[in-house]
Amino acid sequence: MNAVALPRLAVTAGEPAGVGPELLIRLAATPLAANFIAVADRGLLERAAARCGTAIELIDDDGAPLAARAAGTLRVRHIPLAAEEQPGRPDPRNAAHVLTTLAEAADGCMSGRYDAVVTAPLQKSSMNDGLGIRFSGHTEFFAERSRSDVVMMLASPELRVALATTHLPLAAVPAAITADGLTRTLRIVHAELRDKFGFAAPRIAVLGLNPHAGESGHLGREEIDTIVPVLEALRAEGLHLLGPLPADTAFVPAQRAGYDAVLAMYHDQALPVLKSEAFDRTVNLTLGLPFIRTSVDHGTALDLAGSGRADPSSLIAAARMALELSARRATRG
Ligand SMILES: NC(=O)c1ccc[n+]([C@@H]2O[C@H](COP(=O)([O-])OP(=O)(O)OC[C@H]3O[C@@H](n4cnc5c(N)ncnc54)[C@H](O)[C@@H]3O)[C@@H](O)[C@H]2O)c1
Ligand SMILES: N[C@H](C(=O)O)[C@H](O)COP(=O)(O)O
Repeated sequence: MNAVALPRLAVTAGEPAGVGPELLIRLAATPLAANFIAVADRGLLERAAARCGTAIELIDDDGAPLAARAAGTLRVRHIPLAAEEQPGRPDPRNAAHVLTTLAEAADGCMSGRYDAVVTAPLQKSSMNDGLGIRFSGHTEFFAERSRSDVVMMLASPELRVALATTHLPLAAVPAAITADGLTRTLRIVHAELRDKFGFAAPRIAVLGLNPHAGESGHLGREEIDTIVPVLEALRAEGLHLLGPLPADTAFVPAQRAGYDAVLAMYHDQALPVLKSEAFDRTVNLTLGLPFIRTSVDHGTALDLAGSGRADPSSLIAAARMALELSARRATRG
């Protein structure tokens, strides 16, 4: 009888000067039942392992199925750096390298070479400086690469939060909340809560944009003009939607019992709630992609890079979630 092959998870190292490379080494040291393929520079990983004092065996990935992986071993798809990393000091010359790792991981997922991608954090400022084009984040890059409508969700075991808008200046948020965009976002969140998380009839709490959800129009009209009409139209289709709720009280325990996920209007409306209560357990995932993508809930932590002190918990949680989602997809066929 053939042994069952382990899921092939592409793991990108993110910003070479950040904590990503050392977190990959810490991930590989776990006994998780996955064939991790680091899409990264081999020398970068060797140096990261040396800095954390962790033994690692790097093996060039030949695409062969693997029935078991020994902790401390890691397959590598070598993508060369442009310049050797200096921990804590991102070098924009490496931005194209980082972009190539993301493209390889996304294309590999879409062609079936990988079962999922797990990403370590990148430095958005360095990507913008080095590429000379606007680069907002992994979420937007993977959406464009796969020509998909996507939604950013951060999920801890206790709370799931999706975002109506992602990486844009606060001043641009109100204009970015449109009936069309909200409708597409809510349809994706609803479908993915069912398909990825197994909720037969997901309940989604939608936050208002303004204080007190607009106070009947006295503190802003986005709720009346845009959010409420979208909710009413989608309720008529059978979606279970609450709100628009005032954001300041939407996360208190009594409210949480009434929903399976929250849709927040902008990045910092809800992510501080998650990150302050579950920084080590939260996973960032992209809904709506034709492949599974999970990530850490933190950034490059340049102040810790190279010290070996960065906490790998969120990357490990992201890998676990990618494995669970791959298994669920395999069961659904
Ligand atoms: N998934 C991603 O690619 C991702 C996510 C968030 C932020 N970022 C980017 O990271 C860069 C830095 O962002 P920032 O400074 O706002 O946030 P950050 O998460 O890098 O750092 C904020 C604080 O949290 C600490 N921290 C972060 N990760 C940690 C870990 N694993 N263990 C222990 N402590 C940790 C840092 O030391 C710092 O004190 C920015 O360019 C941002 O855009 C990328
Ligand atoms: N919004 C994310 C967070 O705060 O954790 C983060 O910036 C990462 O985004 P991407 O996965 O799109 O890079």
